Amino acid sequence: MEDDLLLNFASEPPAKKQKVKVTGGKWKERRKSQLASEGRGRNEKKEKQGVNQIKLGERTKETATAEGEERPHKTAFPERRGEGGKNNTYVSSLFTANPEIQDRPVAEIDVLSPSNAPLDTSSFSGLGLNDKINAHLLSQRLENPTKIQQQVIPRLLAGNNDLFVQAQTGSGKTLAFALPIFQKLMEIPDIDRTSGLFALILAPTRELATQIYSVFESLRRCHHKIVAGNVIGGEKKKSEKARLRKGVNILVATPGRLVDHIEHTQKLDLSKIRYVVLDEGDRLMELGFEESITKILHSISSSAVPLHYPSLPAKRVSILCSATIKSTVKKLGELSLEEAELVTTSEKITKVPDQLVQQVVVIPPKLRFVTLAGTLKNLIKDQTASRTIVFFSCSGSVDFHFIALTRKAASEDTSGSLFGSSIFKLHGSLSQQTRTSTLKQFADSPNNAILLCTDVASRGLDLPHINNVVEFDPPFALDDHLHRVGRTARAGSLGKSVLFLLPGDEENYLKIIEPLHPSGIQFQKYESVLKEAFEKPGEKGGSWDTQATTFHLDLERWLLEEPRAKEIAANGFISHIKAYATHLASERECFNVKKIHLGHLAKSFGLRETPKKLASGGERKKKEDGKSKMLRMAKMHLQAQTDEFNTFG
Ligand SMILES: Nc1ncnc2c1ncn2[C@@H]1O[C@H](COP(=O)(O)OP(=O)(O)OP(=O)(O)O)[C@@H](O)[C@H]1O
Repeated sequence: MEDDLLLNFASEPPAKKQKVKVTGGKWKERRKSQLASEGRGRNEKKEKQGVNQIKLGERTKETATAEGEERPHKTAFPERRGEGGKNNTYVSSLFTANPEIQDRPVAEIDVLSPSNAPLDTSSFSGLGLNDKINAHLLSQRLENPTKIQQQVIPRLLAGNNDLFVQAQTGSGKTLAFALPIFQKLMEIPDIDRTSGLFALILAPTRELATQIYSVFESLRRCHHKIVAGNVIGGEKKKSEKARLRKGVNILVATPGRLVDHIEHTQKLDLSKIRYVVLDEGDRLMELGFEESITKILHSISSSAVPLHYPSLPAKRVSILCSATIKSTVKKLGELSLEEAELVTTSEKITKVPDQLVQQVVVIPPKLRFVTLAGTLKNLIKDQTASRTIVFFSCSGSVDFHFIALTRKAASEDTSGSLFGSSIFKLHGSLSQQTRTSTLKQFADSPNNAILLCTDVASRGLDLPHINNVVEFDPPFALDDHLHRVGRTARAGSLGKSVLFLLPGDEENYLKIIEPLHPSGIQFQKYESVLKEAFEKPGEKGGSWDTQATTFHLDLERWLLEEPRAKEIAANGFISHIKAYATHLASERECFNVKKIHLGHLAKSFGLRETPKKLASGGERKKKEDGKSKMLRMAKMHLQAQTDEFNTFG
């Protein structure tokens, strides 16, 4: 019986209660549905909110029309009525019963000129950097500084003030602090690894710490006796200890792991530290590192000894970097900075770079998977070595979409192929070694490459030449949107970002992100995406919906044949719902888990089971129904999400 799979579709609240004739099924169910349709009974509240509930497969003529059943696509794979039988499975058609989508103009937008590009009017040598560093920068084809570099480099070379550096994503903050610090250390006579630890850089994630470390490593070409090291957790502590024992002049660390070493590695001497950089300040606070940072700063202050190197400041200089301004960052500033100078490029820092092209596609839940595949296909069309990052809400969903797109269920692989491109996955539940090697493979891939990931990759990671970002799941906070799309359009280069939204409430999110996009937002119809991706050459005007449906049904069939894959799909679906419920209360008007059509969403995970069956793991439970269980589990997700990020430090 298909009693569990209900169709929720938003509609205007009826002026007058409509009489809907309900037929079929047990009398109790008929009675319940009849009462609901008249605004009585347990479903009354939903009805008042404009949500009608009608049994699937038992719709009246009026409701069928309201749901757009008269669309031309319905014949390719009609819904098989009655399949939601004893085993609670149901095969529904992709293109029927989808909610209406608000019509919007799809015109091109005027993209402004780059806002985070290097300045042609200034050169690195004019900022006071020495010849060796200038020659190194030229060898890296870095000729002109960006605005933030132009402001920060001279200040750190000449002054001893703490700095609060706020600049757009991709504006070159890393070199802004790395170059002057390195030059200052170059001026220490006879410096080598035994001279002492002079600079500490704290980063929120292992990936970012590794990336900053590699910037210092490459600067060693200017002075090979200056040694940089990193302690980031996730690898053997023993080898980190050995590194610290041998001595490093610059240390890049995640806060949690550094505290561990402060407590357990006797050889770690913080007494000579004169530069402390807190990179991605907002993320450091979000991930709960306040206590660790307080401990670290206290250890440095309490052990400080006077130094006799004229090039170094007499007291510690702290630099706090952030691409967003938040109360938590201000708090970190109070904790770490003294009479700091605010260095900022413009009032635009909380906007995306001007040259970014932002597209939005509103997609009915059933069509999300197939539209993702279509979008990726379109983005890499005519490209040879493009880079695309796709953001998901949780690792379960990354795992599912990775196997669904690569059809690799059994292996533990993190790489595969899609439409002739390389495709990778990355999330916090993978080992550090796997994460590092996956990022490297993605960056070094000779052909088009796609990375499916959680927000692990959204902060500070500078992956080379990212052409496109796809937000398959909307971000959990507005800052996350800035950071995700900030992986492209870096240092003046062009970039495109595509945001997927569900019809209805999620469309309200546009109002929230619009102020962040100086060049405006370009709308795309999901039908155009699918048409471009799936229309067979020479068969214009009708084949694309059949092709798209076949593509999706192939997934459903594959899941039926591969129990392991199906398990991953079910887990991905449940994790996604749990993650969805953690959207901020202030954004509830856009992301309300109670309004999600679970059955349609399950379809996009290739699942034919009803949500109730998925949530109950196939067992009948008397006390708690599937939806309540899923919502209960949703509450537990916050904890799980924190756990994912806690693996960093
Ligand atoms: N002056 C420059 N000219 C050209 N490219 C530059 C310049 N400075 C930095 N870059 C490049 O720009 C990219 C972004 O730099 P970086 O990672 O430091 O940005 P960011 O401001 O820290 O961004 P986010 O806030 O997103 O972490 C890097 O690939 C870097 O090599």
